[in-house]
Amino acid sequence: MSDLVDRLRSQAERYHAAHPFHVRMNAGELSPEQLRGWVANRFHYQESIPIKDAAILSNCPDVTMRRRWIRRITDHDGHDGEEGGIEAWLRLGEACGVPRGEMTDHRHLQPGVRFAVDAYVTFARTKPWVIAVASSLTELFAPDLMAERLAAFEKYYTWIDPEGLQYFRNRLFQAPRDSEHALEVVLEHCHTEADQQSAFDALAFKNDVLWSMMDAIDLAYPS
Ligand SMILES: O=C(O)c1cc(C(=O)O)c2c(n1)C(=O)C(=O)c1cc(C(=O)O)[nH]c1-2
Repeated sequence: MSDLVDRLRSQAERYHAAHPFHVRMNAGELSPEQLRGWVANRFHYQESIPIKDAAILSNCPDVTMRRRWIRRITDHDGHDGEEGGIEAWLRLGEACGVPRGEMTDHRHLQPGVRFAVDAYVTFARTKPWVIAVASSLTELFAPDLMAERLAAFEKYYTWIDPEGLQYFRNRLFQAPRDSEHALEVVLEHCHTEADQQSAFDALAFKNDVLWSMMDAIDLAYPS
């Protein structure tokens, strides 16, 4: 079974952390306009994640799984006076100089980013729920990127109010917790070679989603 974990983890090489736009971001080489373009486009991902997670819940007959998975939705949407990730992302955008209305009205949203994000939501709606869970496993690779990004923002992009970086700080503990649960689910349910291959393919698909988003952003805001 740990073979499956190794196979899944091997896809770290294709994670969007290696995308040239992220490499330039973390080296402090992006202009304010490029960072603003990235943050405005990524908002569509942030606002779609809870819809994707609700789609997974709607396909899942396992109450134990639903009780844990639902946390992902409230983490992003917020609850009972607690702001969630979507609000934190809007604050990040504002700290970078993008008014929140320009994120929510999608005026900066590139077609390629829209198509990639919407393909992820459709995948979660239409695939078996365990396979949709497997597609979230890029979060296994996210904490390293998040830590690097946080350090880069604090070091190079000092024109951004550090208060705006709370989103990344939250993901540092949310992503490992979430990916641990997703991995448990995949290991519990994917026993046959065919199921394990489907889980692997789902993760490859998700890497493609993330990479395509970065390609579209890179093209729209060239160096
Ligand atoms: O900034 C990033 O690089 C990054 C990557 C990922 C990811 O690897 O899917 C997520 C996030 N951020 C993120 O903020 C987030 O809420 C999130 C949810 C999910 C998911 O697939 O359910 N991935 C990610």
